[in-house]
Amino acid sequence: KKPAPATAPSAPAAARDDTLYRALGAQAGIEKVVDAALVEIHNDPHINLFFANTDMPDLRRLLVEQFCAATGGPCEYTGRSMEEAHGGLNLTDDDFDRFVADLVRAFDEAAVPKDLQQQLLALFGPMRKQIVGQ
Ligand code: HEM
Repeated sequence: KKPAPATAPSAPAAARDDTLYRALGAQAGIEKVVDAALVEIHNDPHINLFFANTDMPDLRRLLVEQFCAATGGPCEYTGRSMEEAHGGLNLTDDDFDRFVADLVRAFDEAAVPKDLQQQLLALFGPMRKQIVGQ
């Protein structure tokens, strides 16, 4: 009998690395983080003005998808590109920094360990150039 090939023809394409997704507590953990972020955004008088006309349940769904997909979870982000979503807002680097500070407060609130926070910020930080000045 022939040994099984190292890579069976029916094997799925490389499984995604969902380490960060699982470390955050999978879907429930990500929903908790996103909810904490939405509270911080709501409570920040400089940031919440930008969201005056935003459908927040829709934004919540898209953020959960985005966090899930970015951390290797089994989700597809179905929202707009970051350039499109932030187009016309004319966001500055200062706005972005304040938003990130809100996120960090939310991560603390949701008891996300600092090493995981750094991994999250490494995923989202590089989006600055797609978001600022659009
Ligand atoms: C890494 C940082 C950020 C990420 C990952 C992010 C992510 C997102 C996502 C996923 C959406 C929904 C996209 C869609 O509607 O299809 C969105 C929309 C939005 N974001 Fe951000 N965002 C970031 C930074 C910011 C900042 C700094 C501000 C303002 C201070 C901001 C303000 C908004 C607003 C107002 C909307 C809703 C636009 C609308 O209602 O049409 N975002 N963002």
